[in-house]
Amino acid sequence: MPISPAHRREAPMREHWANLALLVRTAVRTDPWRSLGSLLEPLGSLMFPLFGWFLGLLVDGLLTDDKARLTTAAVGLLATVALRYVAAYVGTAIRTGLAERVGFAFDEEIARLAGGLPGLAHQEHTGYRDRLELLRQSQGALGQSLNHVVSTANAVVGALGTAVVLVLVHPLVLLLVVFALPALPLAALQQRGHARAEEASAAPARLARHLRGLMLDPRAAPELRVLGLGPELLERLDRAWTAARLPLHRAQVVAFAISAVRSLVFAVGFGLAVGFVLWRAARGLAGAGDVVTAVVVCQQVQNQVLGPAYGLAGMGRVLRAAGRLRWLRTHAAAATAGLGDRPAPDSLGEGIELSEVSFRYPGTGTGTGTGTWVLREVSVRIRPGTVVAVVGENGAGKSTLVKLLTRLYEPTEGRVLVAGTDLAEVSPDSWRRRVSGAFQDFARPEFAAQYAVGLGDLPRRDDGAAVRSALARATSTDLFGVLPEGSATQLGATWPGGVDLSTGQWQQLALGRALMRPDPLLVCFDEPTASLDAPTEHALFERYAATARAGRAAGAVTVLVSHRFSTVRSADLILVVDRGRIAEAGTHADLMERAGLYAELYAMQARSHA
Ligand SMILES: Nc1ncnc2c1ncn2[C@@H]1O[C@H](COP(=O)(O)OP(=O)(O)OP(=O)(O)O)[C@@H](O)[C@H]1O
Repeated sequence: MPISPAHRREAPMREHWANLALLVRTAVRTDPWRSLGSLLEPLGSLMFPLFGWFLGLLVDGLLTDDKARLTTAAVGLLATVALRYVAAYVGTAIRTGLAERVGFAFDEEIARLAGGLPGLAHQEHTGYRDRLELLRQSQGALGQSLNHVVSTANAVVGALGTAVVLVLVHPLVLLLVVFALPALPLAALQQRGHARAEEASAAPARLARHLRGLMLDPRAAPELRVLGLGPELLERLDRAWTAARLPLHRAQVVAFAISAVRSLVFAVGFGLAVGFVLWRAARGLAGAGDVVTAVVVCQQVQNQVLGPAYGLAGMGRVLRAAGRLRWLRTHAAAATAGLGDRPAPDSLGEGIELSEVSFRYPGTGTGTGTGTWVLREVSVRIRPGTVVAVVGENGAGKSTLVKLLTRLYEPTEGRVLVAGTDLAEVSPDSWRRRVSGAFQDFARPEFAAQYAVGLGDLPRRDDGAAVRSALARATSTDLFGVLPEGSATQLGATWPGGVDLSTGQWQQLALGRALMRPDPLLVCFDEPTASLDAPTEHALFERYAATARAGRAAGAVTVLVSHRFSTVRSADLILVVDRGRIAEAGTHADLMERAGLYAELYAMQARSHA
């Protein structure tokens, strides 16, 4: 699936508005009252210029001994100061509460969208991972989103108020704005530089996080220590952080230089504006109050023009983050569109058929060279109720075959047919409800042990009998029996009263999960027993295959990937995968008689175990 989102083709202005609308809509939907309350805050910004104007009035009142002016000015000054602080206090309280709620709403949506993507194809795109990383980093910024919108509104309202007061002093003083205007393109320049730096640092930052995670991962610790990999990883981590920091550091230096130029230009304008009002006062054309107002309010021009500029720069970051969220929405919609919406068949009918299936992992090139094909023209028919074993050397394509059957990927060419229906036409969710599996890499959910197994069939997750039965089929040891609080034991040593399990025990729970579904059509075991010894694995599959055969009428196909021929030999159908092709297929007896690759591999393993 192409990674480029449709909205990237939008005109930049339209995109900004769409991003802004997304932020406001989310904030209003999340907390309408706080969103409304935060819009009152810009009124507080009007108090700055009004304060300057009342100050001028006060000076004039004092000089002319005008009691009415003095009273108005004193009340005005008190009111503007009081309102300014109230608005700031209330505004801060509202912003904080709103930011938390909106941030959580965005976090939830990102997790839902990313977690809900069907299959694994999207994870192959470095573009996807980098964008998701940027999105993850900008989650805080998204939480602050409405704050930025309000800040920018504050700045704009304040700027308009300042402009009005300057016109009251003298319309020409408004020309000071011209000296502050370069701030706008300069801020945009800073913003663009920052955006480029963010993009450039995403990949090395992700690498650095991965390395840090690896170095702190207790499961990797023994291997890293025995192999003495610490210094090597540390050096790589250092390089990755430097590569991630460098573009941001450069952007900061450039931003500092731009700010210096901006301030210098404004300082010249400020001098000219105040000088002009003083010149008028010296000629009796303006009062002392005008001079005071000009000095106070002209200072604000810098803030009032830079405020919106900074606001826009901040908004740029927020809008980019919102843009990434829109990208994820578009991506999630595209990933689920056209995936088929037919329900999975009730039974396997004539079975599962792979018809001329070829596959290469997304992003591994489109050349015709054989290098990129992981599976090539695989055709095989599997009758319902069959226990299929898939064997072959490392990297032959066995796991990939399982991933296509479980629909974690779509075939690049060819079709997978289930009861005569192309799997591509079936809704992935519906198919997965009838599929179960345990894999080389398995989850270690740190819940109560009962729940960690019950996850395999959510509707029956609290059904103790179902969970015990699944676990009993998965392992001959009484795993719950050895846990301090039985099935209620909290897993994971970092939780209060929690216990950690050995890799083999975690794997047994994963197998239990795989056996929870009451009526699967397909059950895949992709070397889920690597941590079990050969006899235990053999006994487990003998038991499992016997149950599968006994229930053959139900018709589920069982696929087992294993390197252990002692386990494999009892399968109804053995598929020998060799460099992406099915080299041989048949029962153990057929394949031994054929004296081909299977017989060779079998003899090799038998010799090594003799
Ligand atoms: N996510 C991926 N992206 C790109 N290539 C991949 C990916 N996963 C596997 N491959 C490649 O596909 C080929 C087949 O891998 P696969 O995992 O299917 O082999 P396998 O037969 O299961 O091997 P093993 O016995 O070692 O588990 C390998 O060359 C591997 O490098």
